[in-house]
Amino acid sequence: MSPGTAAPARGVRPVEISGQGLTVRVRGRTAPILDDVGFTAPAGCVTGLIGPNGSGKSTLLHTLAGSTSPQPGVVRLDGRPFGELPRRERARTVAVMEQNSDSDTDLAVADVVALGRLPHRGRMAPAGPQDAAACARALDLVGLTGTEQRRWRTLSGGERQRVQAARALAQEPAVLLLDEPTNHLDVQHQHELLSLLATTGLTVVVVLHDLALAARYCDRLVVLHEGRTHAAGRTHEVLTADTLRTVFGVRADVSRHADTLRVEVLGSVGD
Ligand SMILES: Nc1ncnc2c1ncn2[C@@H]1O[C@H](COP(=O)(O)OP(=O)(O)OP(=O)(O)O)[C@@H](O)[C@H]1O
Repeated sequence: MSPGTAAPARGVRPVEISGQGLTVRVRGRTAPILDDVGFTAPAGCVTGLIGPNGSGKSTLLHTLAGSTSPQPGVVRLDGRPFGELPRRERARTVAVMEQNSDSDTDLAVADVVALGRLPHRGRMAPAGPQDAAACARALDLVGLTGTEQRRWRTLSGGERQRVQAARALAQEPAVLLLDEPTNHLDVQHQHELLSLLATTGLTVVVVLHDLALAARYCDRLVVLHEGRTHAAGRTHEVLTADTLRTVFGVRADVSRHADTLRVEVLGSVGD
């Protein structure tokens, strides 16, 4: 993967994405999955969503993406209610990278990445030079130039994840939403992907389980606990030993060295 910087594509302006009073319920479950969650991801920042299993991170990401409707609650993009924006504008502006799917598609890498360009083209319009350039740039950013003809089903889990990242980047969105984008990546590619995200200049919202990665690459964090916001703010303010004990049930040392926040988990509270 290229360690180079990835300035936003020309004409792309990062925008704030926020939510107020986000509540999501499902049938058969008494407690809401999200309960009156407030959320702000400032323009151009990397905002990490952390929390234990089942705390509502993926549900919040889907709600921000518009694929889950909060009731009540409103998601705003650059201050405007998301639901009021034209469909095409929403599709162009927000890109989502889901948790890795084990889809058995036989598409080539180039075809998967090209899916990211669909919101920019007319329904039947062929891909133009701008589309080709955006796809080539995205593949270069994730270090997969030269793999265009490889078949999806022949790729490793980590390669699929990087292709999905390329698809999202090829879209040239203003907001990038990612659900555990590092879970199949080896340690080098984890750092390279997050470092890349941190240099895009886009508004990035990323679900992470690895607290050390969250500490290293996120400007801000939102901590979810049982469907509510436990804490939100700048990473060093939010990621404290107290939060880790209360929310994750672990004992941890959190220390700051120059600009770097280090998290060392010592064991569970019960140990
Ligand atoms: N459609 C659904 N029907 C019933 N329960 C659901 C549904 N979707 C999510 N849940 C429940 O809501 C809770 C939050 O789920 P969500 O996937 O948002 O959590 P998460 O924080 O992303 O979890 P993880 O870290 O395990 O991926 C979980 O208890 C989950 O089982």
